[in-house]
Amino acid sequence: MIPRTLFDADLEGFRDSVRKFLEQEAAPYHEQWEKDGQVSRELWLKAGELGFLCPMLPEEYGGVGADFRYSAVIMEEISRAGLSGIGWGLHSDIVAPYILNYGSEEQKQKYLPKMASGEMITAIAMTEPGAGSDLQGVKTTAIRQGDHYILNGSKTFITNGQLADLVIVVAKTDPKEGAKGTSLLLVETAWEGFEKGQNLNKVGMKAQDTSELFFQDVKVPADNLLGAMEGQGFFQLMQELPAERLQVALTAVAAAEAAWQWTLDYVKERKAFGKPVIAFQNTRFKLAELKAEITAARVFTDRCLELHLTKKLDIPTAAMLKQHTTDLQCKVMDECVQLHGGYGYMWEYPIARAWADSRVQRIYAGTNEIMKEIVARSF
Ligand SMILES: CC(C)(COP(=O)(O)OP(=O)(O)OC[C@H]1O[C@@H](n2cnc3c(N)ncnc32)[C@H](O)[C@@H]1OP(=O)(O)O)[C@@H](O)C(=O)NCCC(=O)NCCSC(=O)C1=CCCCC1
Repeated sequence: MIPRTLFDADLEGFRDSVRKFLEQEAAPYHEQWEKDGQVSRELWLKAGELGFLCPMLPEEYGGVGADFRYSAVIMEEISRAGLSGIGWGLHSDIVAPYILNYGSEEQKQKYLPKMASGEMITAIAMTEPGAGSDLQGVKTTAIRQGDHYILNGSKTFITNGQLADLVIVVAKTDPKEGAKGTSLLLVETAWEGFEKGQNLNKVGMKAQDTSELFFQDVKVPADNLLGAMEGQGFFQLMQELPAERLQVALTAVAAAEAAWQWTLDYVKERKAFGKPVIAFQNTRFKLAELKAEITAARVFTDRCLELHLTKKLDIPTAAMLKQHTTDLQCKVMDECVQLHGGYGYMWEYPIARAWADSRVQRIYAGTNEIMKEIVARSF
């Protein structure tokens, strides 16, 4: 098999500690969290204590200055264990970089240490009931009045939306403009006029809170604009979305690898017509084919991770990666459910949950159709 040369002994040691933590502190409670529709805040605080939240932040902001490979390990282990409800990846590696890269010193001091400790849980709100893929089409407005913005509008499908204390909201500071009228604002959920809607009942990722959000005349201090001036939001999003798409790819490949392994273990045990299911050529060939495809996706993903570490991952390549790995993840899940037979469709089997969890990967972080559009525009 092809060694993952980006991951040295230190990182594999770190992987062991993340894995143990998840086995002890998350796996036993996951079923309850699925019923609750969210994970406990206690888990966030424990993770924060161990440096598993926002590890890439510099020490002065509560992190340990780790490179993105440490984040990759955390995301992969959550995905591998089927604990997709845990929204640390979004918080640590999507939201925190916006504040680190575009925030003022005051914003960084105020929010980042609390994010690293788990005291403050975060989300980013792009999608609206009437605008998902078309980011320029958001209708939420943030109109400047003196030293505040007045925020009005609504968002939907917001990961961590119930638990969040702080949300980066995509809004139009100039509603007449598209990209150039779009800004990002740091909005605390406790502020008056900020309302959390229902926790949405999804097909999979049941332990992850995904929410509607409503803003009615929320007074956001002008200092909470992200970036030096208005109208930078669309460009900030375009700069940061490739990293989000790499993150999705890392989770897709880790989930596919885990599903493949569970299926191998299952077909060795399960008997049909007097012999283990692995003895049938269909099973052997199917697993061999999937192994080849997962290995190719792993090599592609690790190469993109390597490019990202040196800030060389370009937008079309990240889009290609996201589309390819999440399509593959769904294919692997479907084939693995089939090899499990009827048991594969039972919720108590991890493969059934993994199959349900996989489907949204082709939809969020930019649909796979948008990914192909981004790639095609680069020809
Ligand atoms: C790619 C996209 C579809 C682009 O659209 P359009 O065709 O409207 O925009 P277009 O005409 O390409 O551009 C507008 C202006 O902008 C400039 N520019 C573009 N990129 C850049 C850039 N990189 N740097 C500087 N300028 C840029 C462009 O030149 C143009 O300027 P101009 O008007 O000509 O003066 C974009 O909207 C997108 O990507 N959607 C997916 C959203 C999406 O991904 N959500 C996901 C939400 S869900 C989510 O994120 C979560 C998932 C999982 C975990 C939880 C969160």
